Amino acid sequence: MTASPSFWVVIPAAGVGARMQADRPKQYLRLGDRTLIEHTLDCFLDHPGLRGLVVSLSAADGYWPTLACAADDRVNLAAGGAERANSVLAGIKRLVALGAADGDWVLVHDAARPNLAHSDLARLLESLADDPVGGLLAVPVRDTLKQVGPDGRVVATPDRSLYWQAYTPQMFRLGMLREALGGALAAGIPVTDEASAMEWAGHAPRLIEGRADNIKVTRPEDLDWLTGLRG
Ligand SMILES: Nc1ccn([C@@H]2O[C@H](COP(=O)(O)OP(=O)(O)OP(=O)(O)O)[C@@H](O)[C@H]2O)c(=O)n1
Ligand SMILES: C[C@](O)(CO)[C@H](O)COP(=O)(O)O
Repeated sequence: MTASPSFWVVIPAAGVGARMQADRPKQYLRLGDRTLIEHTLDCFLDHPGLRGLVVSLSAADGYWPTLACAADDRVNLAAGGAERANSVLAGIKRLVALGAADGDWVLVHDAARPNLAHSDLARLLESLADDPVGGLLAVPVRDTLKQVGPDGRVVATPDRSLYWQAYTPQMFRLGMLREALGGALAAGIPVTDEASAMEWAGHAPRLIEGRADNIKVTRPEDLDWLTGLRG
């Protein structure tokens, strides 16, 4: 493995967390003594390779200014968009304004994934440092998968050995990612992660196996599980 490269970070944090059915956007729910987004930022802010970090926020976000990290001069802000991909692209454009160059590595990590292990971050950085495309943390599917038909009933059982779950951070060079995301959005392609935009642009991202507990808090039971795990 190569030495860990320097990198920029975009944290998409402009969602409303509808599936969480909470009284606030899920990134501001608490895990232990701090909010999910504070746990998420911690994994990057103390990394020696961090060159700069942008958080993409909703214009309606009244919670961010209440956090101590809002006063951290290492944290910059961008205006989030209608979809996650729009928020990520806005964050990338903010990085350029901060001096990031096309050849620089950018890591995109969901604010809703507060349990990223330092060891996973290190493995991603070192594994992809010299990669021509980049890639993402991912976990091989462990359960049997079912494909459903229009009536919601099973129509097939795909070979699960061919499937992985995409996680974040996803790590790509700024210029390639900006072009892929901008092109996919302009073409009306529904991209739910950075890798799918890169794939649309003809690149083949690499999968780096990570921990399955780097979960995205999406539904109430996800936070219950993490709280039990971390207390
Ligand atoms: N327009 C959006 C939508 C989502 N996100 C961010 O993208 C990450 C992953 O998205 P998801 O888990 O879908 O979050 P929400 O969109 O908030 O959840 P929901 O779909 O349940 O509303 C989250 O950190 C979320 O804040 C974003 O920055 N901008
Ligand atoms: C980026 C992601 O977390 C990879 O699994 C996922 O695609 C985000 O999807 P969401 O619907 O925006 O949560």
